[in-house]
Order: sequence, then C-alpha cells, then structure tokens
Amino acid sequence: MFTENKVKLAIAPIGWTNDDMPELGGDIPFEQCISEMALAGFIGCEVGHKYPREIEVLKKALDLRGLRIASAWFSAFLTSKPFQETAEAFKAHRDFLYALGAKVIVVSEQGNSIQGQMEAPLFENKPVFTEEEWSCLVDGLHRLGDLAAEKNMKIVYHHHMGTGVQTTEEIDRLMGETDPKKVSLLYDTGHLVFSGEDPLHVLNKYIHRIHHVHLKDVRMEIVHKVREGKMSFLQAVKAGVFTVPGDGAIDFQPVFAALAAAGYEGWLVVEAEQDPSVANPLEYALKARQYIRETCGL
Ligand SMILES: O=C1C[C@@H](O)[C@H](O)[C@@H](O)C1=O
Ligand SMILES: [Co+2]
Repeated sequence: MFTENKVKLAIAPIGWTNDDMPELGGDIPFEQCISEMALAGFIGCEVGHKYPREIEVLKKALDLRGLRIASAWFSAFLTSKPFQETAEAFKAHRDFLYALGAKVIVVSEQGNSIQGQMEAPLFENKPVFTEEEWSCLVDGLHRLGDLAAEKNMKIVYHHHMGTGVQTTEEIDRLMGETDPKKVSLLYDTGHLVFSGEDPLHVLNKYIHRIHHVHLKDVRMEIVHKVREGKMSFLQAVKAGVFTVPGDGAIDFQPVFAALAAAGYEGWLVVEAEQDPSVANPLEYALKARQYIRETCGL
C-alpha cells in the first residue's frame, strides 16, 4: 500500500511514561521502554522525559535496539510570552533533534492551554484565541518555520484537545493563514475524534501539508463520560480515553489508504497514552503492530 522505504513506523514513549503526568509509568526505566518498542517491531520512536539528553548516550541506546528518533514535542508560547523566549527554547530543541537525525519538529501552542490542568473541564474551558493571539501565533509559527529551515527541517503543527487549535474550524484558520512552505500539519487521529471532528475530512483537505502522523485510537464510551462528567484532559487520559489503533472506535483502513494514495512519506507514530499499570505497554504495542500489519501491510 505505502511506497516502500518511504513510510516508517514508530511508537511514542507516552504509553510507558507520560510527560504530561510523570506519575504514570514513573517506575518504568528508559531501557525497558525502548527495548519493548523494538521487541514489538517498531523502528523509530519519539522522545520522552526519561530519555538521556546526551546525544551520544541516547544514540548508542537507540542504535543497540535498531531505533531512530522520529521527532519530539515542543511547547510554544507564542500567544502568551515574548517571541524570543519561545525562539531560544525552540533552537535548543531543534538542534537536539537535528543531531539525532529527525527531519520534523512537533510544535503545539500552549498559551492558555488547559491540557495540563487536572481539574479544568475540557469541553467547557478550552481556550479560544483572540484576533491578536491568532496574529501572534501565525507570525511566530512563520518565524519558527524559518528557524527550522536553517537546518533543512520542518515544523509540524499539533492540533490538540484543550488548546486554541483543536477544532476543524481552528485547523482551517491556522492552515489558511500560514504559509505551506513554513508550517506543515501533524495529523493526530485521536485528538480529532475526541474533539468530535471528522478525521477523514481533515486528512483529505490537508493531505499535502501533513508531514507527520500520530496514530491514536479512542474509546467512545470514555469520550461520552468526559463530556457528561465535565472531566479534564488529564482525567480523560487516566480514565482510558485513548488506546492503540485497532482497539478503539477508529477505522484506520481509510486513513492509511488516503495517505498511501497521496504518496505520504515520513513517520507514522503509534501514540496511545494510557495508565501503564492498567494497560501493559508491551502488550498494547504488540497489538498496534499486528493491527497495522493486517490493515496496511506495513
Ligand atoms: O502528541 C502528543 C504529546 C502529548 O504530550 C500529548 O498530550 C498527547 O495527547 C499527544 O497527542
Ligand atoms: Co499526538
């Protein structure tokens, strides 16, 4: 289905150790996480908070297991802090990823975000950017795109629950106001379905701007519980709103088919944060690997 050697399969460490809630998987060592990723049949991963920051140490640990770095999350504060603060942190992050051979940098605007607030009702308290904030975001992203281009890299914007770019309308505005040469899109199936969007509509509309993919499945019964119970993003994750592809409500077959038909090149990253004391990370990584093999032959 996919062009040979152009599409690679990775997995994010968030199923083992969660950067948003370090207490989830706090007892799982880095080496166990990357060993199990490789054992489950993945050739790449993203970066988590337990990963060593020394390039050579990290490279050696990954090389020993046949893993490469696909990318890593960057929190931007373009709407709430002076640009220079985000730019300095971004350059350090960019250089770290460049040294590890990554080509794309995941960027998410965290100004006014409620994704890290344990008690904030997700659907009621989600931020909505003002005109001024939109203009800071668009201008700042263009400048981050220029900084990424200095190293021949791209920024891929992560739409996300509990942030100012969550809905189809907000994604449309961001894509409409940014230069495709400077700002690409990260496509995260789980966040779109959780938000109530049509993931295939977004995929087809922006397929040529999508340069990184997060494969997350969703348990719809938990989405309903989150809406009814006015739960927060973190409470939703703890309750099990996300799971691996093949274990939830999303049919990934048309997603893979559309990406393949458009000649997608890059990483597909399984990213399914759950409580690892409830959902054994190796078991779920194996489940995802098998589903992807059966669904798209990768
Ligand atoms: O890409 C992601 C990174 C996480 O930190 C985040 O909260 C998760 O839901 C996600 O999609
Ligand atoms: Co994601």
